[in-house]
Amino acid sequence: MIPQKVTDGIHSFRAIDWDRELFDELVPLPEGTTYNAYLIKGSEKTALIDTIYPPKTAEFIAAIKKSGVERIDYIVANHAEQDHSGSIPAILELFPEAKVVTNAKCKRFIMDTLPVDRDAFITVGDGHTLSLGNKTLQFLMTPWVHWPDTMCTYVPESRIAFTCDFLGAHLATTDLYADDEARVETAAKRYYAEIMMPYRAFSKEAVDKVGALALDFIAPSHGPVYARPPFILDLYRSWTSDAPKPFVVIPYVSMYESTAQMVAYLTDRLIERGIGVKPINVVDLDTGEFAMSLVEASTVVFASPTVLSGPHPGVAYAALLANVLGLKAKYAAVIGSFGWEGNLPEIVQSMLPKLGATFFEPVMVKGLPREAAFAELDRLADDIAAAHAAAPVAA
Ligand SMILES: Cc1cc2nc3c(=O)[nH]c(=O)nc-3n(C[C@H](O)[C@H](O)[C@H](O)COP(=O)(O)O)c2cc1C
Repeated sequence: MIPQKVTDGIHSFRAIDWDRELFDELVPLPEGTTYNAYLIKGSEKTALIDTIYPPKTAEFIAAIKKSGVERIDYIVANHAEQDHSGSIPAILELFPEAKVVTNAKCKRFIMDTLPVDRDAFITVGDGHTLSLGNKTLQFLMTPWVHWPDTMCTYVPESRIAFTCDFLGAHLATTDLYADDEARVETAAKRYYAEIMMPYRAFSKEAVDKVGALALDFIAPSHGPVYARPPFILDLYRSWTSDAPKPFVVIPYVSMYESTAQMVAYLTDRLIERGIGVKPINVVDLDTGEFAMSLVEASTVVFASPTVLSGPHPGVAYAALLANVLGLKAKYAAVIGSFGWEGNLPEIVQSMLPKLGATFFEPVMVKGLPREAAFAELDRLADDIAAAHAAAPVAA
């Protein structure tokens, strides 16, 4: 780990995790990740913004020692999750005079999960400030991006906001800054979809709050630093907006090709009607790819054979995710094949109480699809096209 200068008096300490493949035992990391802490040297006091992931603590402590920092007065904890707070006990051991600066909720979570004493904390609220001499720490409460405790720290003199998980990206790279914007956009969108989208309304509020600051830099705790803040703020404004785009995602699986034939047919009919489609085979589902495809989708079509009186478990998992990911999709449908019972649509719909979408007439077929089923799929494609034409979906 090499400290890198972000701007005058501010250095990043980033552990680059090239090998990590799964986050929270749930989220695939095709490009690894970084855990970023930042050291701010003021004329009178020194502050550390967040710490890093416990397995990287030895590397972090060695880099801090090597950097020659003699004193840390404040450890700002923007969020209690252990990938950012996990090294606080080790830093306190090294600098026992340091105080952990955070909000009341984050303090509670840290005390619940880490050996940090109640007396070690300074509790702050929205708009509170702490002087480092020639630099000021200003705290902004941004709850639910993505836990109830999340906050950001702003240094007005340096025009930099430390946003912790918010606006971050899982991307292992030696680039300090997000210069490769196309690559960072994909990683940041995947990250948003998996982590922030379930709390879309809160992300929208936090974008307004951070976006109102005078900024030269946004420094998240995963991925590179944004030296062009409008890049990530504008992406978040688009992702968090209420208007979906006319795009259909079809999570599907098929054991004997009946459902697969229906998906292929519907995909072609939607293409003919000028509608973008993404069929996603849910066997070995990449949850990140699935979530990312849903960020702006207007319509989700669940396509499954009937298995043990319900959807195939792969489609059931996709429905579980679609139910909790905070989609802006306005329309949904269920299609599929069965052997002896055709009530799959009601079962799948009952698994999606939070989706808030209008369901089109389903298409269920006994065994292989034939002419009548294809005619029904034509009708579904027409329904989707008509709904897109009539409803407020962004072009
Ligand atoms: C393991 C298994 C379980 C099944 N369970 C049911 C069921 O509970 N109810 C039903 O109507 N059909 C059931 N079927 C029949 C399938 O739904 C039917 O064969 C369907 O056409 C398969 O669609 P596919 O070709 O897209 O896989 C089952 C089939 C398999 C292989």
